[in-house]
Amino acid sequence: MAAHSARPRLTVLSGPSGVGKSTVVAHMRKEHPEVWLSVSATTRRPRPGERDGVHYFFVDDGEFDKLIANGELLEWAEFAGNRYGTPREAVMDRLGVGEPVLLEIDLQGARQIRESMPEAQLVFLAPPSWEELVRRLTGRGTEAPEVIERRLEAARTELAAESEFDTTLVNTSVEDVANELLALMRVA
Ligand SMILES: Nc1nc2c(ncn2[C@@H]2O[C@H](COP(=O)(O)OP(=O)(O)O)[C@@H](O)[C@H]2O)c(=O)[nH]1
Ligand SMILES: Nc1ncnc2c1ncn2[C@@H]1O[C@H](COP(=O)(O)OP(=O)(O)O)[C@@H](O)[C@H]1O
Repeated sequence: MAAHSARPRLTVLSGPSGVGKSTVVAHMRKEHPEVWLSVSATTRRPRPGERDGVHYFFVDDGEFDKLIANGELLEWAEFAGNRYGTPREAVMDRLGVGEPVLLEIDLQGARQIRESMPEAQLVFLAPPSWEELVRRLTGRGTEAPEVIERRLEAARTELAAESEFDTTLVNTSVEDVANELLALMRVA
């Protein structure tokens, strides 16, 4: 099989909080519901409108500890005071049947996937500028000012790690980025 027609097994999408990861993924999946997005477990509280089992599996600290202890997470990390992890079994099942799998996870998680699954492709979503990132994160209106500060602090570290990724996409237009991501995943 020619290299260019090989379907990447697993795609990781990372980028600073507020850059537009969820927006891009939602747009992409509206057109291509066959792209399977892993639902992570998190100890973060749900935002208004977020549903358990759809956006995240919302768990308490004890339940998260158990997921780790039982080896049920493919990777996990602490981000801005909460823990997040990818349930292993569902991802492995999808990869097993050859479906395109997408993980939307932070930099620490992306690094763990690079170690454990070197065939994965790592995509970094970057903002058009720092000012625009601040505007988006603030404008979303879902976090208190101190939480925004914490996320912006993490964003500096994440932006500095861009070169660790295979590809960077700049989120100027949601539609363009969604199409670029689909092309990278060989879906469209
Ligand atoms: N390592 C890891 N990071 C995750 C996982 N799920 C979500 N994240 C990341 O955790 C960070 C915070 O997510 P969230 O609280 O939903 O905020 P948002 O990305 O700003 O909407 C983001 O960088 C997510 O990509 C996961 O399962 N593992
Ligand atoms: N290309 C874009 N242009 C303008 N605003 C955007 C763009 N992409 C996302 N946004 C807005 O930025 C905010 C953060 O987007 P979101 O998808 O929640 O980011 P993330 O999942 O990376 O934290 C939202 O209010 C969203 O509507």
